[in-house]
Amino acid sequence: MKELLFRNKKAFTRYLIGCTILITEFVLTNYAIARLVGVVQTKDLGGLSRGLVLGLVSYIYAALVFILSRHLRIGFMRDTTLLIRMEAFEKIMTKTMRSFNKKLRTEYISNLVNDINTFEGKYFHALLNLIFGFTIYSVSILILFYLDVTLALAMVAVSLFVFGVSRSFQKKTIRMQEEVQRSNEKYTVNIANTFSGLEILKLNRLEDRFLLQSMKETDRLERRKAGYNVFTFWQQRFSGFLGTIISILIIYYVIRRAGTSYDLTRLMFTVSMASSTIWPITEIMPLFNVLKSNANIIERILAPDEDGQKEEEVQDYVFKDRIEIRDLSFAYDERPVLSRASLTLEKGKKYLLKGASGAGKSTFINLLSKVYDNYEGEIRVDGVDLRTIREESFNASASFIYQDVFLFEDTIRNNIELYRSYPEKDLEKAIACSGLTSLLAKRPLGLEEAIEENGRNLSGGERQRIAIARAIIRNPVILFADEVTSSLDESLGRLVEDTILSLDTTVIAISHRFYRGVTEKYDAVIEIVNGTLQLFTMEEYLRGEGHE
Ligand SMILES: Nc1ncnc2c1ncn2[C@@H]1O[C@H](COP(=O)(O)OP(=O)(O)OP(=O)(O)O)[C@@H](O)[C@H]1O
Repeated sequence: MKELLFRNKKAFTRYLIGCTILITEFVLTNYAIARLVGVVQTKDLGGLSRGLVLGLVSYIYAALVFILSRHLRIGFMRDTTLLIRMEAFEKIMTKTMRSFNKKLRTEYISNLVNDINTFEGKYFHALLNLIFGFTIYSVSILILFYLDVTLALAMVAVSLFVFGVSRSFQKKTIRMQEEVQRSNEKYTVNIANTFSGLEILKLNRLEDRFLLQSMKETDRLERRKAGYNVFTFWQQRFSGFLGTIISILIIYYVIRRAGTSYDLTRLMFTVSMASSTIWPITEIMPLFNVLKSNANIIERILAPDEDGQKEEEVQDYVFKDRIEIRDLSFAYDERPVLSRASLTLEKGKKYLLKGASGAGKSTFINLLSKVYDNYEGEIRVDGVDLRTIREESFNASASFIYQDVFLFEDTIRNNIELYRSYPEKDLEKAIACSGLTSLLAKRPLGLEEAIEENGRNLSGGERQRIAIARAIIRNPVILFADEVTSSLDESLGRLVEDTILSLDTTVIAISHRFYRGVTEKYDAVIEIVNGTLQLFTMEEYLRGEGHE
């Protein structure tokens, strides 16, 4: 956090000046009041008019200083929050997929929206008050040492005591703020899930049930927030109570001294300076806990990835001959999916991946594509341990086609090329191979036609074809396809599967469809049975030697 605050030193200095400049009007106003009160003792009318002029000047000065202070502070607050937003976003975008998949998408959204908004609202308010409070405290203590050394020493002792009391609340404040953050995440996940399934909920008249669930989640969140606010409020009230007792003791002490050597102006000024040391230590100390708990959340969001690019990931993905899988075992928590599975994949061959629902087909693809690396056994690409291959290099060599297609709000061209430029003939080939030619012919702007948010102006099959063109144009070394033809009609499905099978690349495809005359072109079938990988030639599989 400190590093972020100090990054733009000039802006931070302006911010500090903005926070501390208020002290001048604070001292001037207190002195003006003390002068006016002093007139009661001296009964000097000239002194009264000078005191009134001083009061008026300090009033105007206070207004001007306040405007200047805001002006100096506001830019820094805006820039720092913007920097945090950008860094948090960049951090998410540059995560490896392995690390990204550790949290739900909506949890990241909650971090970017809820947590940074909370930080913006609370952190700078606490920081301003802390800096201002600390300045008031320092200046008041210095003046107090000049006015009354004994009182000044007593105030230093009291501040250390209150600081100790306040510190004892810190752990709980931080824990409560973390609970609010987790509740915010849960709430966002809940809302996102409800919205994405709203159609199904309405069709089945389940809205009320989910509404109730969302309300419970909202209630829990609001309770946690209220708990946190009440706890910090009571910290301040408790400190305030200590402050009142100390104030009474100060007044008692000063009145006793008044009889001896103090005039009324000095007495008044001593009381106000001593009180000015109480306010920062009693009211402001609890804000230190608020500051710390909010900074902790942001530090965690911006912390370097523990599971990012690993040191051992040093090799490029070069697949020239074979991928060897030996004794591969993988489990989600305690639930095994693969156990001591072995297989060799040859470059350029087309593999059809089969197995009952839940057998582990998607998991197997995730293991081959570095999404999970907490497996036992070995996956070696031309003898190189897959774990030592850089994710970036792997991503540059592999293409994926999933059932769920992600499209940008941009032209069809940019959705296929993903903002890279390819030779026109490669683009034409990808369009023809993916069966997009007829779609483009129907659109007046062709490739330059705009796609709306996540392709809602396209049919499921059209979206799928764009995803296929996107995968083909990259000319991948290895292509993973998961139920690519599931949303296409028979003739288009045949065309797409035939195209994939004619590509000069290694293909590993999950498909439940059987297109006579096309599916037979796969070189082999991998079947996952009871956690093992069984390899069949197409002839063997068709003879019924596989399990399906
Ligand atoms: N992220 C996960 N956490 C825990 N368990 C998971 C996770 N993903 C999958 N599983 C479980 O692992 C097993 C294999 O899942 P996987 O998705 O690989 O199967 P699949 O063969 O692709 O299934 P389908 O054909 O139905 O898509 C299933 O029992 C599934 O419930």
